[in-house]
Amino acid sequence: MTSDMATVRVALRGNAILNDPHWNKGTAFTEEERKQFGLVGRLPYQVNTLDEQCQRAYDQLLSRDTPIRKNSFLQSLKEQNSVLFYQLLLRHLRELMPIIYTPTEADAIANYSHLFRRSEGLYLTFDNQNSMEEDFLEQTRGRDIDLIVCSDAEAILGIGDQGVGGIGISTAKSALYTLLAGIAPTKSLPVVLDVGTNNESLISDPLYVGWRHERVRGDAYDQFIDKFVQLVRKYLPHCLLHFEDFGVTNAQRLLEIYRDKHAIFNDDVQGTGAVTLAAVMSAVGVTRSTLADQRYIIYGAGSAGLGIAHQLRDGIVQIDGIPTNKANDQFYLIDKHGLIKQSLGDLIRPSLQDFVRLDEEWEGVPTNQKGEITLLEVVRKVKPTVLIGCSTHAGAFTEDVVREMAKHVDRPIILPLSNPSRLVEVDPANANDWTNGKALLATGSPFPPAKVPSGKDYIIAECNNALLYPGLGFGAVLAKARLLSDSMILAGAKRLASLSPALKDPDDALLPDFADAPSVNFEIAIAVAEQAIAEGIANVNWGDQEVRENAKKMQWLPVYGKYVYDEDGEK
Ligand SMILES: NC(=O)C1=CN([C@@H]2O[C@H](COP(=O)(O)OP(=O)(O)OC[C@H]3O[C@@H](n4cnc5c(N)ncnc54)[C@H](O)[C@@H]3O)[C@@H](O)[C@H]2O)C=CC1
Ligand SMILES: CC(=O)C(=O)O
Ligand SMILES: [Mg+2]
Repeated sequence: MTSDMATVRVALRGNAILNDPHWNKGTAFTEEERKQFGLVGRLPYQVNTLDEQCQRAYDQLLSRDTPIRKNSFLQSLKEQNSVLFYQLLLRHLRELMPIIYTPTEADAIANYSHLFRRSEGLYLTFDNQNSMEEDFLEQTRGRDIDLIVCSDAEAILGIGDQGVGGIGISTAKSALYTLLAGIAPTKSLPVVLDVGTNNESLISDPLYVGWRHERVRGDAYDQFIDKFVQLVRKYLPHCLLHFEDFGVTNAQRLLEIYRDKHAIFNDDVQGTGAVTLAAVMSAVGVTRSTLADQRYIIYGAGSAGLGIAHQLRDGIVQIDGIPTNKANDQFYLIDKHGLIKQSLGDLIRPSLQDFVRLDEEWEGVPTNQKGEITLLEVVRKVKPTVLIGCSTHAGAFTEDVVREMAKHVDRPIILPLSNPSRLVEVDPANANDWTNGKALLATGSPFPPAKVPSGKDYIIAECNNALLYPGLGFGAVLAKARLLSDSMILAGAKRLASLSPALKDPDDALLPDFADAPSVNFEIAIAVAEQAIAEGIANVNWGDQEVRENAKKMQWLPVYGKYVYDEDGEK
């Protein structure tokens, strides 16, 4: 239901309405509705409130003893009754986010072929590309779709290539758009682009439900993706196209190809960059310094690492007024082959060129046996103030590394962002202990608070793009933006930083709690829509007050409307 709760005329009856999660109310259908919709004999006598249904569903959920079983239960609930699913999640947001998102969703995706029950969205398979247009229209014709989340599943969370299971990240990210920003579930479409998989364990699994073929690369891949993007542009020209968990060789490249033509967004690159900028803005507020004052090490120069470097660099340029080349100089990127410096030659992806260090700067610095400059050596030489991990290398920020960093900076800013939790570069409790409670910390997945020497709890902020992308996307949809510009993203990041608890109390978390994510994302959406309007790339022309009012009106809320039967009504 949107916030103005008018009576809805519905054309479905009997099992058809009970089996449609969008319309189904289960035991909450009123007596009058039961009569009109042919449900009297299809339901037990008692009429329940949504409160009672939430209580029952929550009790059932608690009886599932592992996170993955809870995830399966919620998946079924979502397929039965959207309002109940989202209402239950809203009531227990902090507790249930890790079940429907990182870390548990990673396990659900890895086991997709074994947990499969029913269709969750649009499956576009390379082998079926001749019927792509028909398959696309089958699910989109006549629907008012504002948002598509698509993945080719090459780099799912931190667990790599998951083939067709990647539909799970598209559905999880779509669900968060609904939960945290109020995009109606019927207005978004999760898509998996199944171009094969190089994951041997999937290929050899007799129950694997995807296309059993090695990953398609090169021109054939590009043409397949292009066919899909052109269908979106042709049939859904106003729809925001969100790219999730593409591999590092495609993420930034596809963004560059399409971002001037359509409103597209790569969450791993841009969303992660923006939420990390907000976390660092908050941290430099605590240390009473500026973005430009920092020396940054980014460990893991993939999609997230590159997005973070770009976003922080652009933050320094735009917020602190430093020239781009000078800002670039404050970054040290490390990947599988150690520090990214000139002599790595072809091992350096072209998109990293801005951040390649000069060899001469590193003469005389010890290397490992392979001639690489390790994280510890970079920390020794650079004396970083900010250390960010997005490498999937669990435990990479060793005690030596963290203690070395803390020798040279009073409040080290350490953000181990890899997901799921088991891949974190350092357990924040350890980073806290090794720095005597001085580190300013945020992680990609949820972690319990750390104890600082005073005995107080230090809340570990969750620096996850989900704290921001739902608002960013909703803002773009609200403004009917033709493109998603860098300035819109920066506006969202700045608004998020302005809501940081550490701004009021430097001992508090660097970012708002996920329990507040709906109101936080609402504010981000407003900032993004206002920026789109100011830039002239919106298709609405509202003043600030109207933006807020229209955002409220457009938001879908998980509450039941009143239905009357009408054979010409909605389906
Ligand atoms: N907190 C958040 O919001 C987000 C977190 N992430 C997490 O960041 C991690 C990376 O994700 P993506 O950038 O999408 O993957 P990616 O595959 O594009 O990048 C990973 C990079 O780390 C490098 N790497 C791997 N092992 C390494 C090692 N031992 N030392 C140094 N570098 C190494 C790889 O060569 C690659 O360039 C994942 O765990 C992912 O879940 C990603 C997006 C958002
Ligand atoms: C959070 C996210 O987008 C990732 O880990 O890939
Ligand atoms: Mg991702």
